[in-house]
Amino acid sequence: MSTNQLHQARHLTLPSREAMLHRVPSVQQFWTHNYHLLREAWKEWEESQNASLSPIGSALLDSRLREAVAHAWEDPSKESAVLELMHEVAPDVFEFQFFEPQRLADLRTYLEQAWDAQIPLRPPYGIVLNRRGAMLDSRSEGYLAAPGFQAFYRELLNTYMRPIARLLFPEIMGYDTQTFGFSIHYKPNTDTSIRPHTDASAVTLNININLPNEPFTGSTVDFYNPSAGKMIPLAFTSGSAMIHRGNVVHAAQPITSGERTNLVLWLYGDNGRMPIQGTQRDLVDAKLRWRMPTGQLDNFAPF
Ligand SMILES: O=C(O)CCC(=O)C(=O)O
Ligand SMILES: [Fe+2]
Repeated sequence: MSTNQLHQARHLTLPSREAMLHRVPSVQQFWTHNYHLLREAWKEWEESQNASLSPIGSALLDSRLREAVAHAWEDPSKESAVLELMHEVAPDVFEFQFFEPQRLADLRTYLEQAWDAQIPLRPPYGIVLNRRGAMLDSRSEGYLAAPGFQAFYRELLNTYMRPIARLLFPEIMGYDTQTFGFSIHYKPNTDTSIRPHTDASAVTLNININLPNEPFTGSTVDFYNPSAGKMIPLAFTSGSAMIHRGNVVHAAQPITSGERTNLVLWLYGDNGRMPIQGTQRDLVDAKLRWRMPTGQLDNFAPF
């Protein structure tokens, strides 16, 4: 087997953090130019590592969620069992257990090995540049293109996130054809917080992947409650998730100890389209929710 592209990718000279922070044109050129090389390198890496990589898949998910979702796919009239797992923790912000904490080590080991692969990964620079985060979607240059991870990522979006989002926020149907994702990592004195903002998504699913023995303090995600006129601080626990419309104002407070790692997944419509704010829509037939999209993924990326 040739490890040519893996070797080449490992010897690329990355743009500096300064250059990335200032978004100089050569940074974009670096990632665009090397898109295919990096993709092939991730394939080679995974093939070369297969024996030592922990397999990742739906077995890592909370078993109640996995079973309720599987039943709903078989028979959409059973989707209410999925809703029962969701807790509204701020107006239109729902929390639920996504990953089984005891199984998260498999995902974390996989991601740590990917970090150690020495293949350039593009950090997210949506609001701030997050040093130890990575772009996850194939529309993003410099994304984590390892085929095993990509299959898992697509399953999270297609099997789990989209139908759950449709159930909670009916108006997003049709504005959920396209996917986007990144990981973020907070640590005192590096990347610690994110100021109040809205996301360029119709819906955001934010999943914590801290291990049960990785506590942290601070780092609540605060969501704006328009009727009370104030923010509601919410804390992630190992494997917990929050799902919300992209247009809810939220902020990550400074982390004061420990570290926090999350996967952030977005859905929006073709070419970044989003539902009109304030649109109410009745629930459509459950069968329409539990369907895989048939259209093509486009290349639109908000950042
Ligand atoms: O800190 C978090 O988990 C939220 C991050 C966030 O809002 C974002 O990346 O857009
Ligand atoms: Fe956000």
